[in-house]
Amino acid sequence: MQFSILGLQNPIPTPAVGFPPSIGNLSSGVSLRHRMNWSSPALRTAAVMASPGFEGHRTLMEFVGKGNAEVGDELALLVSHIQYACKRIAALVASPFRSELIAKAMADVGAGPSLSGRDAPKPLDVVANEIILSSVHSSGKAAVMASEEDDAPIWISDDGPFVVVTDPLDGSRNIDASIPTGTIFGIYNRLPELDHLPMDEKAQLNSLQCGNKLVASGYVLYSSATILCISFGSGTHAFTLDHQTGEFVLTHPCIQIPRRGQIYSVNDARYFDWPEGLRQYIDTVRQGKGQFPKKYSARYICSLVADFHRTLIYGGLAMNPRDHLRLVYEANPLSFLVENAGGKGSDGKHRVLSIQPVKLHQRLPLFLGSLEDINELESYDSVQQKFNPGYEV
Ligand SMILES: O=P(O)(O)OC[C@H]1O[C@](O)(COP(=O)(O)O)[C@@H](O)[C@@H]1O
Repeated sequence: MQFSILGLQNPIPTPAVGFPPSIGNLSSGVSLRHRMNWSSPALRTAAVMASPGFEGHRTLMEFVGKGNAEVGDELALLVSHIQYACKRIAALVASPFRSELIAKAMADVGAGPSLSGRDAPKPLDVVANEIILSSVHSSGKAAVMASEEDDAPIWISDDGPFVVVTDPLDGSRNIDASIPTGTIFGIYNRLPELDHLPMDEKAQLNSLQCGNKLVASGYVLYSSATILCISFGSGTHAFTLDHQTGEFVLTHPCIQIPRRGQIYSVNDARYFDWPEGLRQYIDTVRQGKGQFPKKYSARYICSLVADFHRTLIYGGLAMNPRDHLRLVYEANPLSFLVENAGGKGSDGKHRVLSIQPVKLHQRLPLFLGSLEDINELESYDSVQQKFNPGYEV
């Protein structure tokens, strides 16, 4: 028997006859499904959650809560505030009233873009930044937050044990076409040896930690589903937002990126500006003449979190060979996630997590993906695009 919601057949798994087992007997031989009011979302969810196969689903808060020695109470609290901020951003990017909400929020914070061109902060980025900052602040667990949207890191509290780095809303220039966007974040320990320094200095130096010092990193993808993917240093796990309960539910525990993929992801309109090595690599794999004898396919959304998420799940490479993406806010957190899933993050020559940042907004060529694909790419002489004409789109 199938049931339908909004005309879709079986949008959630149909429970077995006699389901749910604990209350099935009440129906004296008649399947309870026939007697339940399936138009009630709460009932449907409760029934499905109680069905075999759903018992193991843990929420993010259960995952980071007591019993997860790797996380600890203070980090769990910080993560709970960040995930709440991301739910607010998810609601904002999907809202039909987005423009009005943003206009109001911009008026409230008194913000006005001071830059022009591609790098100018867009109102949505500014609002997303405010949302993250306010949650990080109210967690009471952050000493400093450095954001791609701010010129300098913001010192929050001398007592905060953690440092947060973030790109609050990547890909937002595509938002009007409803293309997926994402939030990226990384968390470091505050460095107590810097406590004696003036505020600006310790804010800066705490935020310039090498990626191999990350204690956690994650992203939230705002797409057909809202997915929060996180690592605390042993495994990468993804949680899907259940809009009925408002909880992130563990759907992809211990993600392992395939050792090889068959997809490369790059803006290949830039082909003629690429160095010879990168052109050769792409020409080789798209013809199926690389180490893996299959013809690779191209996928490019032009939204880093979405391109990265697909790569994590299907394997292959997501890359931007020019000095465009930022080491602190994007490359390090995503490299931490891909390494913890068995993949690799590279600037074409070096492991990203071993690069010592010297500037907060430092940019680099970025290659993320399956171990064997990135190794093969690195074997080509020159894959970093040094010539970087200011592209308009
Ligand atoms: O123009 P390119 O080189 O394809 O760069 C696209 C990349 O830039 C981004 O839009 C980020 O750039 P911004 O920080 O300027 O928004 C990514 O989401 C995307 O992967």
